[in-house]
Order: sequence, then C-alpha cells, then structure tokens
Amino acid sequence: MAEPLIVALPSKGRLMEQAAGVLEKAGLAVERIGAARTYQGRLNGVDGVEVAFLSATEIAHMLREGTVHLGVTGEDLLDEHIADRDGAVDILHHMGFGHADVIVAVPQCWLDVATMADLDEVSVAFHARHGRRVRVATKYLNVTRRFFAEKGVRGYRIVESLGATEGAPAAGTAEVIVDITSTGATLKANHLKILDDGVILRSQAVLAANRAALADPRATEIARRVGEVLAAG
Ligand SMILES: Nc1ncnc2c1ncn2[C@@H]1O[C@H](COP(=O)(O)OP(=O)(O)OP(=O)(O)O)[C@@H](O)[C@H]1O
Ligand SMILES: O=P(O)(O)OC[C@H]1O[C@H](OP(=O)(O)OP(=O)(O)O)[C@H](O)[C@@H]1O
Repeated sequence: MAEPLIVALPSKGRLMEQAAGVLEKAGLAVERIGAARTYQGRLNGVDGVEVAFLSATEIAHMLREGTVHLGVTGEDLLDEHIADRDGAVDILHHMGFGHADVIVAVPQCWLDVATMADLDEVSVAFHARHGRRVRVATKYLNVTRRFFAEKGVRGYRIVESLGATEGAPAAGTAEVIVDITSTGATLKANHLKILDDGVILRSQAVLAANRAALADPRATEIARRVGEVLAAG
C-alpha cells in the first residue's frame, strides 16, 4: 500500500476549529481516531490521508522537514521558522481566518518615537546614556532581525520571550516588543503603541505544502477542493 499522505492541523483553539470547518465544507470531514483528545485522525473523502494534530509552530517545522506533507498554520510562523522561505514550503491558499498582525510597539510615553527611524535615533541615544542597548522582547527572533535590518535600526538587543510579551516593558525586562495583535486590546492595556511603519506582517492562517509533496495527487486534490470552498466564500 502507498505511504499515507499526512495533513497537519492545529491541535487546539480557533485555528483548529476553523480549519476543520473549511475542510468539512470541502467534503473532507476530519475524523479523530479513538477518543476526542487523541492526536491522530483521518480525512474522509480522499483515500490514504492521515491527520496529525500538532501545535501551529511544530507544523511550520515539520512542513519544512517534510515529516508532514500538507498543513494549516500561521503565515507568521512560516516566516519565522523557515529561513528566507527557502523553497521547501509553498503557500497554497490563504484561509481567511487566524488574522493577526506582527507589529513593533513601544511605550505610549515615548512621545518622540513614532517611526522605526525614530527608534533607531533613540536607541543610539539610549546606548550613550545607559551604556547598554535597547532591548526588544519577542518570540519572533528571525522576523525581528530581518525587519530591523531592512529599516536600518541598529543598536538593539533581542530578549527572547516565550509568553506575556506585552508585559515586558512594565516588568522592566525590555523597552520594545515585537508580537502579534488582533484587536489591539492587549497593547492598550499595557500602554504600548504600534510604530507608524511598524507593521511587519499581516498574517493569517494558510494551507501550505512541503514542495516535494505537491507531486502527490492526493495533495493537489485536497488543495483544489479547499480552493473551491474559499473561492465560494
Ligand atoms: N489573537 C491571537 N492570538 C494568538 N495567536 C493568534 C491570534 N490570532 C491569530 N493567531 C495565530 O495563531 C497562530 C498561533 O497559534 P497557537 O498559539 O495555537 O500556536 P503555537 O504558538 O504553536 O501554540 P502554543 O501556544 O501551544 O505553543 C499564529 O499563527 C498566530 O498568528
Ligand atoms: O490584540 P489582542 O486581541 O489583544 O490579541 C493579542 C494577544 O493575543 C495573543 O495572546 P493569547 O493569550 O490569545 O495567545 P498566546 O498566549 O497563545 O499567544 C497574543 O500573544 C497577544 O498577547
């Protein structure tokens, strides 16, 4: 028997439910194997397809490695975890949910900082005054480095954050943050403002494929059916 094609779906939360919803509309209902909380399933409608429920971050890594063939994850996570989007992974469809912007934000009280160029100036002054570099809290290490280089911002240091990133300035562990926002409520509650040219990426959930897997007709069939549902709105 041929090897199964593996489709990775987020294992929890909004992305999981909405991904399963689109697949169902495409006549590809997701069925869990065994109890509701197991991490394996089947996709009805196309033979020889297995579903693996994984974290959105893991899906990005495993698409690159080819350990899963198709997957739904965030575009932000592909940008972060696949170096220069090196050709190993193709985005097939933007799914129309999971919208979030990856942004650069600073304390609202930094009245003279509205742009990335202002941030560069202030970081030079900050270094001169405090003898250390401005700290940027984020889990998006690669995305941040690329964007700051593009904008010509020098003299900063990344502090890796694994959660509650917006709290870093108030906690005194960083001055600047790079994180996702959707409603803006968390930024507001933490007295942070987005820089005018500080939107790095407008992300949403995508259906992506390991490039080698695109030779498999089961993968192209799933992509075609999902595309039809998305086009129909
Ligand atoms: N309001 C939001 N908050 C968090 N993530 C969101 C939001 N809206 C959309 N997303 C997207 O969801 C994805 C993150 O999903 P999730 O938090 O399940 O992933 P993860 O970081 O891999 O999981 P875990 O938190 O278990 O490590 C990202 O692509 C992100 O852009
Ligand atoms: O702009 P807003 O609507 O306020 O949303 C942004 C917040 O939502 C996410 O946290 P969440 O707790 O949802 O997920 P996470 O902790 O898994 O990142 C994200 O990390 C932000 O903190």
